[in-house]
Amino acid sequence: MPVKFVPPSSARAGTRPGGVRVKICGLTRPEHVGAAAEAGAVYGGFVFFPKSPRNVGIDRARELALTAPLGLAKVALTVNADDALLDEITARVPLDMIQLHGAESPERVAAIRARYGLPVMKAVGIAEEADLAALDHYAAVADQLLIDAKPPRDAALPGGNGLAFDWRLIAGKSWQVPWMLAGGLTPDNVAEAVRLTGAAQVDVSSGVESAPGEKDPARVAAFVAAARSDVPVLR
Ligand SMILES: O=C(O)c1ccccc1N[C@@H]1O[C@H](COP(=O)(O)O)[C@@H](O)[C@H]1O
Repeated sequence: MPVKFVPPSSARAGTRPGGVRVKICGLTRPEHVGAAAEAGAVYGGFVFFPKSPRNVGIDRARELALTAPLGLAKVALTVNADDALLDEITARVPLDMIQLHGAESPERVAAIRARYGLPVMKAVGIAEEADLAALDHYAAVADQLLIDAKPPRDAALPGGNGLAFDWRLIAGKSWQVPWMLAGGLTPDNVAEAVRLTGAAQVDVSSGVESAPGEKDPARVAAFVAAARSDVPVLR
């Protein structure tokens, strides 16, 4: 029986005593891991999806994960992965969380959570009001939700497309598990996204890159600073 993931109180309550918690996804080099940690991100994501320009093999992901300092939670992003692939990833890469970014059913999410004993974050694509119902279904089985833009029908990737959805669809809403906002976030729009949605956690990939798969340390730092810009300064 996996241990239920208990997030920090800031993520549970939607309050931000220490600032919004940031995930930088699609790290492909040790410098990216360093830049994310240095900027103050609390999660770093490794993509295991061959079609992505951010794909890392298991060997590279292991090397990257071993360079991550304490305080940067290591997240494996997979898309409709079978047990054989997940067995290999979890056996070789030190991880803190599994992110499911495909069409995994609630039953599959529950099975993965039980099999690996790691917290599981399920991504749900949103384009319109009707898509929100899925969040309730997955909140019953996942440790966290990742609320992303629904990819275009012909997209090669189910995420990492730099597309935002209408944030007003989730403004003021909450679920029974912590959630993270994603999709088209950049250093320029993340503060507004946080203000509008009340997100306590945000996730970014393409918005902090200089080219696909190339994280730009200056953009990473600017993103984290902007995400936390609504934290009141204590004098
Ligand atoms: O980043 C990728 O390459 C990727 C590939 C397959 C599934 C998901 C992927 N990224 C996730 O998508 C969101 C949104 O990305 P973006 O910021 O709009 O580029 C991101 O937070 C990743 O978790």
